[in-house]
Amino acid sequence: MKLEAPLKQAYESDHLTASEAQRMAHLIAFAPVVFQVARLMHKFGIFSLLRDSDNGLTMDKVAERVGISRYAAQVLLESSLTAGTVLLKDERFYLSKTGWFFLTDPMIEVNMSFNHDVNYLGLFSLEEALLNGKPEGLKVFGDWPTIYEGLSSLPDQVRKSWFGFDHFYSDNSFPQALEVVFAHSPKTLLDVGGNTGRWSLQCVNHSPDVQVTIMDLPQQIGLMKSQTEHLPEADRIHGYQADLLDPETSFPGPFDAIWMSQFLDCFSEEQVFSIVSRAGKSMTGNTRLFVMETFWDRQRFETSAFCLAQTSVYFTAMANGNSKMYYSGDMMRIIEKAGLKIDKIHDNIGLGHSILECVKNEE
Ligand SMILES: C[S@@+](CC[C@H](N)C(=O)[O-])C[C@H]1O[C@@H](n2cnc3c(N)ncnc32)[C@H](O)[C@@H]1O
Repeated sequence: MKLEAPLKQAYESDHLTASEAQRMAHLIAFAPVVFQVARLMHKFGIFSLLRDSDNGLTMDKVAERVGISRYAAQVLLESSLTAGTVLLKDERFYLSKTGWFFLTDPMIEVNMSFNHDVNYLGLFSLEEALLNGKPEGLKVFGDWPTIYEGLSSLPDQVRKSWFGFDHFYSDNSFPQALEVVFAHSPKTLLDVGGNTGRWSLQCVNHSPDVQVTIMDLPQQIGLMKSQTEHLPEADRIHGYQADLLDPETSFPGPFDAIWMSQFLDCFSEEQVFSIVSRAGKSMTGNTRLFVMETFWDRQRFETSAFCLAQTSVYFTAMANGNSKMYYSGDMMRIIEKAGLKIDKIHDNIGLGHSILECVKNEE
């Protein structure tokens, strides 16, 4: 794997002093505790209370204002103090810079809810998932082969956090992605793994004459229909039920554009090869395939690479046991092996997506 700046500088050597490294190791050893405490400091409103208090608050005042016991406030505040989300001076607690991000960076809230509601319990089975290549943690919610069959039946809060996570990242990329895709004025577009139809709706609103077909599992086509059918433009959105894990499932078409957003990361390398090969068979010389993914190695910020590489573990333990947030070189190699050519790469889309714009390789 080859890395470019800034990840090359971040990851090729050790930047910590020995004591910083030891502290980091301890932080990791206690990560579930630090995570749950920060989540509750936020949920109970202690972070926002401290932000809004010019002169900080005593422990008793925090307990009183939040309506928890002094014991509960003390446990939370002492854990937070030593973890670095709050500060203590002259008997009064203040919000630290790290604590401030819990209130101001919406990505942290989305990631925390996803980790708490979707991943936390199932991660206990990560070891079996890695050894068996199956999403062993998914058993905490139901008996499906992958999370996608179960999406529509997950407990409400889990489903809310799953969709919150999925939509947060893709929604932020749609405005720029529309420019990329509609630069070619497609009249027909296949949205593969189109889920609840958010991208398809953007497409029909953006272009008055595009017809969009969403290809997804039957459960998601049902969800999509219930979420879009009352909208006036939805008559140009069509559903096509298909299980793309079945190698006999061929692509409908041809279409002018095929769109796969946050879709191929749901599959192993072998499955991606099979799906892209079948997409290629449906393509003509005029079809463009757009693959939008968050590649961890193409991030502008090291923190984004960190978040993405950790998200891979959700795929292992919860989603399917065999996919990940891809290293871009792996994805490009598979796409080219499947008979397509990567015509352009559009980086820095939204919060860290790249779009691989592909055509049939007719050489
Ligand atoms: C992570 S979501 C991406 C949703 C949307 N494209 C976006 O960018 O937000 C993956 C989508 O792929 C669909 N999917 C997963 N496995 C599938 C399969 N075997 N066949 C068809 N669709 C599948 C899921 O139902 C889901 O809608």
